[in-house]
Amino acid sequence: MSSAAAYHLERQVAISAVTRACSLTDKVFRNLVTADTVTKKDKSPVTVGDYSAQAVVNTVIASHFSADAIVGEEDSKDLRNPEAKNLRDQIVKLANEALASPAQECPAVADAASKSSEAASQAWGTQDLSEEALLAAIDRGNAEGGRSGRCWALDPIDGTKGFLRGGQYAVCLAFMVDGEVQVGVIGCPNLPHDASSAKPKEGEFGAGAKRNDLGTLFVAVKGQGAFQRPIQAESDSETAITMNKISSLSSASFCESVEAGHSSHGTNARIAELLGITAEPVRMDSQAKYVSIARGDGDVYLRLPVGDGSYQEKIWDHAAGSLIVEEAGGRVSDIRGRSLDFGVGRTLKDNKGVVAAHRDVHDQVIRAVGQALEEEGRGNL
Ligand SMILES: Nc1ncnc2c1ncn2[C@@H]1O[C@H](COP(=O)(O)O)[C@@H](OP(=O)(O)O)[C@H]1O
Ligand SMILES: [Mg+2]
Ligand SMILES: [Mg+2]
Ligand SMILES: [Mg+2]
Repeated sequence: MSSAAAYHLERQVAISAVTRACSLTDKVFRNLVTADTVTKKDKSPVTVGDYSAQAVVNTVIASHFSADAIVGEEDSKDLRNPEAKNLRDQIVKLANEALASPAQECPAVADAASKSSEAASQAWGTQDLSEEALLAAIDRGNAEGGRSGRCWALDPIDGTKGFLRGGQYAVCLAFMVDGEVQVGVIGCPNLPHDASSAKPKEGEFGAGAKRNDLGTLFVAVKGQGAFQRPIQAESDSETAITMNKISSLSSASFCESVEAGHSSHGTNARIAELLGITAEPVRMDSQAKYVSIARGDGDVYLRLPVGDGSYQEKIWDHAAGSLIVEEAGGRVSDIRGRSLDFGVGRTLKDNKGVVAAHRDVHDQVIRAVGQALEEEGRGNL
């Protein structure tokens, strides 16, 4: 890709930020998520990981684009309680380590910082950031989103339940202009580079892959295609990814959330039946579902609302993943086939659920979704 390509710098800054955050979350996972914390249902490792990763990503974004708005999942409110001192100390240590790491800053990022005195003076520099500076960085994510201007959407750890289980989770960052997603970057520290090298076991694409095959980064810019590469790798190792072309949906496979509370497994199963899909669903946490279908590990992602459908999906749960799927040949919509509208605030309040499939078969999937909802008496969702 030439350096003149649209949003080249945003793409590189997003990759740099997500790469740093992934090393951090991977470290948190290996050091803090123990069998003990999982059985005690102690969520603190997740919290440390979420907050520190948001502090790191927001710091990297702000050092290059100080005026940009950021819609991030987390905020510092609970962290400011006196009892959270230990948590704050861990965040300060982890975030500063991640920001100080010599992770190769890609040439475009380094170049921009050296040419622009503004960028250089905004950079976080070599000094450790104070506790207050990091809490403020987390709160840069408090933007309301909306239809106008430049805005980032960040999920510092998507799939917190998967993170705790040692399953899939993702660091997800999207860049939007006037409510349209232009850049999407997703780091999946537990996803193999090549799912086919590790046959699906335990209901996951690529489960059983070797540790050193894990860690994949996905990136898309609108109109420029979708790519993947190992997380810790040079940019020239990027390869283009595309969705499978599907001749008949009966041979397709679909994926859904592990959590039945996040999408209706029963409705998803009926939709699959209506489409003649016989393969068992593949259950995965996080936006790893989007990137898995984008590279052809699976074909359809169904996220049917549970109950009365009053839950509003959050923009950071879908912005990056939906662009990656669309740039790989897919279409992403809500259950009625309406495009996801990322320009109405922090949530997708004008949409219900999510359906992603190759653009050639998406309409067919939407018809089955409509029929399944009618049968359940939820045709008015
Ligand atoms: N009732 C609900 N319906 C749909 N999504 C929900 C939900 N409650 C929480 N979520 C979202 O589901 C995300 C995880 O998605 P998935 O089930 O695909 O792994 C969570 O992201 P976090 O893990 O970042 O909090 C959270 O934002
Ligand atoms: Mg999330
Ligand atoms: Mg999250
Ligand atoms: Mg959450």
